[in-house]
Amino acid sequence: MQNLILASSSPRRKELLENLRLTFAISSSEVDESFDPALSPKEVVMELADRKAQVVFKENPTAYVIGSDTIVVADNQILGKPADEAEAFTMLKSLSGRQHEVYTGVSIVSPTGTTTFYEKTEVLFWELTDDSIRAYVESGEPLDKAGAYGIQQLGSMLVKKINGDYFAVVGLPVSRTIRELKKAGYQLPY
Ligand SMILES: Cc1cn([C@H]2C[C@H](O)[C@@H](COP(=O)(O)OP(=O)(O)OP(=O)(O)O)O2)c(=O)[nH]c1=O
Repeated sequence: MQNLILASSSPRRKELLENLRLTFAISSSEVDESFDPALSPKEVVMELADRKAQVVFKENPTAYVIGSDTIVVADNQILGKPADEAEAFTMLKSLSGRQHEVYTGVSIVSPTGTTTFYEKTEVLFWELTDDSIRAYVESGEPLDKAGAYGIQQLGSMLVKKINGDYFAVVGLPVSRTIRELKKAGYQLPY
C-alpha cells in the first residue's frame, strides 16, 4: 500500500488534493522559509517546496510526500504573506490595476526520487480604491496568503483576468501534480 502525505498546513492545499479523491495524510513541520535573495522566483518556490517535502520524507521514508510553496511577484519584488494589516494594505495597493505573477513550486519526494516543478500564472487586478482595499484587509482574509489575497474567496472580486492555472494560484497545481505523481510511480486509478 503506497502512502501519500501532503506536507502542508494550508487548508486550501488539503481541499484541492481532496478534490482528486485521493487518500492521504497531512504532516507539516516548521520549515525555515527564508531564502537567498539572489534566487529567481521559480528557484525560490521550488527550493521552499522541496524543503517542506524533504523534512516530512525524512520521517516517512517509504511515503510519497508533496510539498508546495506559493509567492506573488510584482515588479521583480517577491511578496510572501503579509506580516500585518498595514503590510497587507501596501501589498494590495501595489497590485491595484496591474498584472502580477503567482509562482507555485511543488516537490514530490518518494523512494523513487525527487521531482520538482513550478507553475507561473499571470493575474490582472482591477483598479482598487483605498476604501475597498481597507475593507478587504479588515475581512481578515489577506493575512495568511501570499500577496495578501485569496482568489478563491472574497479576493475573487479583485481579479479581472488570469492566464494560467487557477489552482496553482490557490496553492497547488493539481493536474500537473497528479501527472508527476504518476510518473514517479504512484498508482492512481485515473
Ligand atoms: C495568491 C494566493 C495565495 N494563497 C495562499 C496559498 C498558500 O496557503 C499561501 C502561501 O503561503 P505558503 O508559504 O506557500 O503556504 P502556507 O504557509 O499557507 O502552508 P504550508 O507552507 O504549510 O504548505 O497563500 C491563496 O490561498 N489564494 C491566493 O489567491
